[in-house]
Amino acid sequence: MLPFARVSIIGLGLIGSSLARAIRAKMPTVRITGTDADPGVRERVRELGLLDDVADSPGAAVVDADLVVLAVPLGAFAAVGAEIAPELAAGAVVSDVGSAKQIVVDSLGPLLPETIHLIPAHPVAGTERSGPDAGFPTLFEGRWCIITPPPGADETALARLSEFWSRLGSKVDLMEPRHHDLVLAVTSHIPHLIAYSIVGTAADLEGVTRGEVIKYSAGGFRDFTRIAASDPTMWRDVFLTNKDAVLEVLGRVSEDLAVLQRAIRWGEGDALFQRFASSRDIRRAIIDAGQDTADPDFGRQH
Ligand SMILES: NC(=O)C1=CN([C@@H]2O[C@H](COP(=O)(O)OP(=O)(O)OC[C@H]3O[C@@H](n4cnc5c(N)ncnc54)[C@H](O)[C@@H]3O)[C@@H](O)[C@H]2O)C=CC1
Ligand SMILES: O=C(O)C(=O)Cc1ccc(O)cc1
Repeated sequence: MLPFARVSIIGLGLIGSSLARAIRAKMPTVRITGTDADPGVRERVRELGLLDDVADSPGAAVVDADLVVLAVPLGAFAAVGAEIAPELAAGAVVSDVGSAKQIVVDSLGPLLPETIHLIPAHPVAGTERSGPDAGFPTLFEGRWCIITPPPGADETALARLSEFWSRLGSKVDLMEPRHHDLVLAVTSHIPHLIAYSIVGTAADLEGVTRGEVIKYSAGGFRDFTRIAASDPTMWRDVFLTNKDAVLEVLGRVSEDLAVLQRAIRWGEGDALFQRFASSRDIRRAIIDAGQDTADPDFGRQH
C-alpha cells in the first residue's frame, strides 16, 4: 500500500517540481496538488502538466491532502504555515525539504493544530539551478534524505514518510535537528559561503580584470562559480536560519585558514603537505562511498 494517496506541494521550483515529477514516476496513482506564490510558476507548472491540480493559494492546495510538503525558501515557512494551518485535514502529515531543520520545528510547530503530525525532512540533493524547468524526476535517486522528527513524533507518521522517500529512490537517515544543522553547515552551507566569498573576491580584486578572471578561470574557480550561481533568496534564508551552526563552523574554518596562511608565510612545506594529503583521503572516501554525483557511474551503485 502507498504511504500517502494525496500529496500537496507548496513551492514548485527546482525541488518542488522534481518531487512532483518523481512521485508521478514512482507512485503514479498518487493525486498531486500544489501551489506557488509566483503566478508565472503556477502557469508554467500547468503547461508542463506536473500536477493534477495547481491551486491559487496554499490553503486551497492542502485541502484533503494526507501529506503536505513545503518546498519554499526557509524564510517563507512561517507565512505558509499560517496560511495552511486552518485548512489541513485532521491526521495529515506536514513535512518539508528545507536545508536547515531546527528552524522548521521552531517556526511551524507552534502554528499547527494538535491533530497534525510535523515530520521535517531534507533531501540532500539539488543543483545550482532553480525554478520548475530546472527540476527532473531522478534528482532524489541514490541520494540521502535526512528525516529529523521532533521529540515524541508519531511513529506511524514517521514510518510513512520514510517509506515515501524510499519509494522515490532515496536512502533515509534519521537525525536530531540541531545535529543535522551542524553536519550540513560543514558539508553544504559553509562550502556555499566560501564559493560566494571567493567569486566576490575575484570580481573585486584590483589589478585583475573581470575579463582575465573569465578567460583564465581554472577548474577550481569554475567549480566555485557553479556553486555561487545558486539561488540568492534560498541561500540568504539558509544562513539566516542556520546562523548558530554556520558561525560555529566558520570560526573553525577561519582558524584553519590562518594556520595555512602561517605555513605558507614561513615556508612550512611539511605542514602544507600533511594537510593536503589528509584532504585527499576524504575525497577518496566520498568516491568509495558512491557519493560522487559527477561520477558517470553515480546511481548505478545503488
Ligand atoms: N536548491 C537545492 O539544491 C536544494 C534546496 N533545498 C530546499 O528546498 C527549498 C526550495 O528550494 P528550491 O526548489 O531550490 O528553490 P526555487 O527557487 O527553485 O523554488 C522555490 C519556489 O518557492 C516559491 N515560493 C516562495 N515563497 C512562497 C510562498 N510564500 N508561498 C508559495 N510559494 C512560494 C517561489 O516562487 C519558487 O517558485 C528551500 O527551502 C531549500 O532550502 C533542499 C535541497 C536542495
Ligand atoms: O548543487 C550543489 O552542489 C548542492 O550542494 C545542492 C544542494 C543545495 C542545498 C541542499 O540543501 C542540498 C543540496
